[in-house]
Amino acid sequence: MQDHALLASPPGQRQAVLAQQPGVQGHGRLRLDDQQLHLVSWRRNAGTPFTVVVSQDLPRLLAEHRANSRRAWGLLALLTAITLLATLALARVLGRQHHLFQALSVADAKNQSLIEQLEQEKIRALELAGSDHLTGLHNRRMFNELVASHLALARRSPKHYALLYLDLDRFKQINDSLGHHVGDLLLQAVAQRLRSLVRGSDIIGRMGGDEFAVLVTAMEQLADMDQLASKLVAQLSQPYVGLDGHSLQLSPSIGIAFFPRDGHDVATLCQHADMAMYASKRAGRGRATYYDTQLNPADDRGWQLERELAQAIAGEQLVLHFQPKVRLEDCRIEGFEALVRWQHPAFGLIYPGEFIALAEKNGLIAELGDWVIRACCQQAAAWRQQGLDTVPIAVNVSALQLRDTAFPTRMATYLQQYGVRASDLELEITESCLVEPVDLAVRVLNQLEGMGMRIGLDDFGTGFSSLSQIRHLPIDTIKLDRSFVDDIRSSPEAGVLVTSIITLAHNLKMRVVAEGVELRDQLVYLKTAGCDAAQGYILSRPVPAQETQRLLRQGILEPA
Ligand SMILES: Nc1nc2c(ncn2[C@@H]2O[C@@H]3COP(=O)(O)O[C@H]4[C@@H](O)[C@H](n5cnc6c(=O)[nH]c(N)nc65)O[C@@H]4COP(=O)(O)O[C@H]3[C@H]2O)c(=O)[nH]1
Repeated sequence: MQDHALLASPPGQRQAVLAQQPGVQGHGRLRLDDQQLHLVSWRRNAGTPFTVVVSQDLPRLLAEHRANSRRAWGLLALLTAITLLATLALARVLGRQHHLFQALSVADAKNQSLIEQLEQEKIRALELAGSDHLTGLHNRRMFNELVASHLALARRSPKHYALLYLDLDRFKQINDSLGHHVGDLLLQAVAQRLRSLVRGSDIIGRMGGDEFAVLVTAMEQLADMDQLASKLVAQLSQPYVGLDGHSLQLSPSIGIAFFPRDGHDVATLCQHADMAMYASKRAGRGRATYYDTQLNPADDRGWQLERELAQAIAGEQLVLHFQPKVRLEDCRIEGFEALVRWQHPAFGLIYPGEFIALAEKNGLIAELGDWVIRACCQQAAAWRQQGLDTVPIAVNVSALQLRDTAFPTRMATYLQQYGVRASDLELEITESCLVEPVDLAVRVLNQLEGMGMRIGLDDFGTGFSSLSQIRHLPIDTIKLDRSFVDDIRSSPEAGVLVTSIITLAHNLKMRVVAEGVELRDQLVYLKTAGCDAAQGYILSRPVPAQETQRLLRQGILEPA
């Protein structure tokens, strides 16, 4: 009750009220500060009577108060510190998030540009994959795709569409005699001229080798094709100048098939245009022929062989025959030459003269060459298994095979696969392997020689190379061409030439093998002239594989 009186009294009278409080008497006069202290203490300790509070010892109260105050300050400081730290941590997190966000934005922008770059690369790669690297025209795959999509539109069009197949007459001779570099330049010039002769909307493709195709689109009338065909024959037959210093002239053979009359799809149109092109060739080249149902492919052996060659290589229709090479000193068989044949289901045995050029033209020579090498390895391994004294087998290698830098690696793989030594095989190259670019062929030859393989130069004397030109090449043997051997008896000059070639070759540490020896006189002359070995019908014709075992057992082969 007294506490309430103290509280209820106006501040100016509290001193008097306090003085009358029973517990307060005897403490003397309280100062205002002390009163305030007691008041604060009283308020803090709610429930404790004020008289008890004021009766308490002031220093103790003060200490308690100070301790409370310190605790409060400490708590405040602690809370402030926690708040500060939390704020700092939050700021840091926010900062880091901002940083991350910025980095993400940069990465996103980078990704975006990378995606765009990749898209462009993809388009470029697709373009490259669809274009012929030499001429820049569409390659066969892309041509077929584009023609297929054009034909889908052409079906609803009243206009006329035609597919043209075009092949360059005599291209192979030019390529072989002047080198692949000039051949390539010529193909580029033809592609360029072809582009200028047809409309931009027409589709041009290089189908491989010297074969081109054009889809002539949206012609008003069928007769327009006559004009275009004449223009193409005339213009493409004009001389091509400035081809690495050469000026060349050749003509095209063209075959034409109309859509949809001669075919509803690309494959049929190409096939019929191709057949018509063959008809142009048969009719004397340098002309255009329209497809006609009368053109029967079965009548055209060349056309059929070209179509079936890939299948023949894959389907084991090829066989090897082997012709022995005989050492003239003692008539011992010193090796065999492997000669490929095509056992055709309809035409019977076909000789390489009819299909090697086709394989080269259609890009199948690597497959054919690999098949021959594998078959030779298999033969050498079979001889060894039968306990026969093996002799090297010579394999004919085309110029295109020697331009393939992967050829030595594949050769090594086959040798390993069949457990055959490099010295069990020999390579026969021709002078056409040594036309431009020579460097590449020489590099491949050096690699093959490094593996332990012997190398012979076939048909020597028919080409441009002289012994002095080939002396730096890794060539161990030269094979004297049959034309020299033929002439030995009839022409004294040929005899002198043969003798001097043999002497020169020996001086250059090369062996000489004469090929195409058919007569005893020729054999006698060659032996007298110091020729090392001979090969020809007088000794043996090329024989099937099983016959070689008998010859190897016999060892010696006398002229018939
Ligand atoms: N008149 C006559 N001819 C004889 C005589 N002795 C052998 N010959 C024939 O002459 C050719 C010799 O082969 P080549 O000059 O390498 O000429 C070969 C070679 O350049 C090529 N060839 C053969 N097999 C292959 C091969 O596997 N790959 C490659 N790239 N070309 C091959 O085909 C050409 C022709 O081969 P083949 O028709 O087998 O003809 C063979 C052979 O049968 C003879 O005394 N008189």
